[in-house]
Amino acid sequence: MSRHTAADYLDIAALPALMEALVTQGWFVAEEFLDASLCRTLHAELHGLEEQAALEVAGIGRGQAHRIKREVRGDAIHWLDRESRAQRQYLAVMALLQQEINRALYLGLFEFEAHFALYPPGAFYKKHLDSFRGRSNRVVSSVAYLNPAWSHDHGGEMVLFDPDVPEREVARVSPKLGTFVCFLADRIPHEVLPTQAPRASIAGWFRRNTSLNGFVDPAR
Ligand SMILES: O=C(O)CCC(=O)C(=O)O
Ligand SMILES: [Fe+2]
Repeated sequence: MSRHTAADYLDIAALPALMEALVTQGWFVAEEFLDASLCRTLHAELHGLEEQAALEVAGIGRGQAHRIKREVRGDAIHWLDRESRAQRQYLAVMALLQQEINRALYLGLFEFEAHFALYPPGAFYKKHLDSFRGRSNRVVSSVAYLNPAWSHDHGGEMVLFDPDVPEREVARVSPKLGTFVCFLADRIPHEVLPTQAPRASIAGWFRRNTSLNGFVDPAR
């Protein structure tokens, strides 16, 4: 029996600001948004997966177009598959967020997929969009950071850019434990600057079903 519900693991009071920010600027960032002890458990789990060699080198492109490109991204990933209590809790929190976003913004999100990501020292992810307008079913991107002690010298910030002026930086986010970012996947260019320390996160996407005319849009 669990005494906690999903609503206990995120900052419910910040949700109106999240909705407002998604609508007006297309992105939202908040520190201490996610429950610290859940984030610590997920952090330990990610390092356990690394020790068991259960991480795979991340690629770019989905389905048939999937390629490994170290000059573009250098993280190693593991898809969340509900294999632990902490993963199930995280997915329950994101299911709640999906429901709230649908209620406030009518985005018709119907599914969430997410992976752990570990960037070893020296790794980065070059500036990109997570989906291309009309081509993908990834509507809202999310990133949860899991690093308990992050110092400025470690670098590894995520930089968000203006959708209308893609050279213009609008936010720079340190990957500190509990910090949460979400943004419109086909609007907001972003990058991960080179990290000096192992950098742990969960990247996830709220999806809409766009499988039309027999064309199946692969989830990953
Ligand atoms: O870890 C981050 O800050 C962002 C990762 C990212 O952009 C991605 O996985 O698509
Ligand atoms: Fe991304």
